[in-house]
Amino acid sequence: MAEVLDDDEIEQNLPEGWERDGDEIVRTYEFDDYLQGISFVSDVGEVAEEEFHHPEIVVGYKEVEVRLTTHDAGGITDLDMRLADLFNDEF
Ligand SMILES: C[C@H](O)[C@H](O)[C@H]1CNC2=NC(N)=NC(=O)C2=N1
Repeated sequence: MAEVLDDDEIEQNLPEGWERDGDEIVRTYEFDDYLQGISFVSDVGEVAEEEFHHPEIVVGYKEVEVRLTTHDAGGITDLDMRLADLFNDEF
């Protein structure tokens, strides 16, 4: 099982555009309209399912918040950092 990272490891490995919020890393994406955000959620879901690591996704008007933590480990792990990096490559 992936190990929970300590504060320094999290700070040193946080992918660009992502912030730490407690036991999660989070990034908010902005869109020109609501349906673009909805389409983005589907794209995120595809990648998450391929990687079998799933974010919490909060859909707002013209923005989507993506939150990552590793539930099995009870905190932020390399699995979260890796998926955040992958999202940065994909979107
Ligand atoms: C059995 C367990 O739910 C699975 O191994 C996967 C599914 N997707 C997951 N997603 C996230 N974010 N954390 C997990 O620990 C996790 N576990």
